[in-house]
Amino acid sequence: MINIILNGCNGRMGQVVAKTAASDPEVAIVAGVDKFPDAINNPFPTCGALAQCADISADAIIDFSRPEALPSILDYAKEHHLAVVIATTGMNDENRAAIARAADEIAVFTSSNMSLGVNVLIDLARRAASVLGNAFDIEIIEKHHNQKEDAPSGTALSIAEAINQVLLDRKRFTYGRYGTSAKRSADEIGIHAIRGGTMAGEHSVILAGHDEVLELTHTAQSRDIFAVGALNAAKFIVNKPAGLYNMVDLMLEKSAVTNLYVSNEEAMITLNAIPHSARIIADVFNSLADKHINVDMISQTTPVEGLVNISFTIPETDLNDAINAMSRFKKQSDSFRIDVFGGISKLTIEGSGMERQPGIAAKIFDVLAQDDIRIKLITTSETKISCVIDREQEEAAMTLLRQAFNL
Ligand SMILES: NC(=O)C1=CN([C@@H]2O[C@H](COP(=O)(O)OP(=O)(O)OC[C@H]3O[C@@H](n4cnc5c(N)ncnc54)[C@H](O)[C@@H]3O)[C@@H](O)[C@H]2O)C=CC1
Ligand SMILES: O=C(O)C1=N[C@H](C(=O)O)C[C@H](O)C1
Repeated sequence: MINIILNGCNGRMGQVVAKTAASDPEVAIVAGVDKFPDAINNPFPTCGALAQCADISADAIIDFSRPEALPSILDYAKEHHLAVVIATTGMNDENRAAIARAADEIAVFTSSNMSLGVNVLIDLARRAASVLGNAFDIEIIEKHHNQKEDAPSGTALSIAEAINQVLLDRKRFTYGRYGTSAKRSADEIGIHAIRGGTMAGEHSVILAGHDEVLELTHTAQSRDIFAVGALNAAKFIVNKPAGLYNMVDLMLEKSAVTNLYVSNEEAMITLNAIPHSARIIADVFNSLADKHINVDMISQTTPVEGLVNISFTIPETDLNDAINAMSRFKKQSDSFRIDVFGGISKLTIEGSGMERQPGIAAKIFDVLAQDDIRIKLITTSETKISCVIDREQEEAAMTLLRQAFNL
């Protein structure tokens, strides 16, 4: 159970976070803080200042209030060693510097938008801008309810900053164009704020080129998405070491392992003690290609006394042809030997966040060691780890990995 102090608890977002937390068994709001503590009768103690929460035991603070609250939040969190989730927008440079300093001592999570969708929009905008951004004009339009005080939204600024990170030359931000008599110049990103009614939040990125326009839009259909995101952020940073975290870190942790699959129609061949020669190694794979044999995993040991071992997998149906093709290399060294492994399975563990998260390989091998699953071959890419094991151990390995990674 994660115990949370909710700063700004009587505001629009504070109330949605409190309601969402009430139906989440993993979290509890143990106290609320608000500039107007008596405005709402909450089911948790509500104080007018964080200092009044001193005898309440908590793990984290979630803040949806105003930038003025920031210094007291950071001081309190540092003093009581609490993790902090800052969702409040409208921060200035001084606020951002204070957050960075606090992150030397405690775990701080910041995001101008706690929804998953907007963070994917930011990623898409960055990708679109990296291809089109130097030739197309970029404009950002955000729409919010008529009670919002900061403009432009924190999200619009985050999108613009993210786009600038992938452009050859940073563009300056132009806020609205009222009263401008000059033409638009290529070195600007236009940012426009619309306010009205009860809109929870909409962000559009427009990339306008010659005779073509690409528009990416995210619409928040309620505030629930921000509340769920903020509670997930609190679960993510509690017990993390001091540092600054954001939605990308959270999404990568969740996507570290997303897929597990098995192929059991392959066989493995190991060529032992083959000369460490680029020509001979090329010839090995040319011989297989000549017979139209598709090679999947390939692994080579480091050279010892001029010899290497090469392992590869091929379709089991091509095994005899492959063995015949490899026999011509017998004369290449006295100790040359071909080992053939039928009855194998190839497990692949996949996740786009794997490359940014240490410990995934360790966890996989720990899990497989629980049932003494012996690995014959391992290959990896940034987003995949593949292991060859005995087919008779396939079921046990898949069960262990599914349990360990909740797949
Ligand atoms: N990161 C995200 O995903 C989201 C961020 N926000 C941001 O959260 C903030 C709050 O938004 P709303 O709930 O719509 O505003 P709101 O005005 O409805 O609520 C703010 C609450 O904070 C209280 N407050 C003001 N100053 C305070 C202080 N110094 N100490 C303690 N409480 C204080 C107010 O009394 C009010 O109850 C805004 O900056 C908004 O942009 C809003 C939605 C999503
Ligand atoms: O004030 C709001 O409501 C919102 N504020 C955030 C922002 O400024 O980007 C996030 C969301 O759009 C809702």
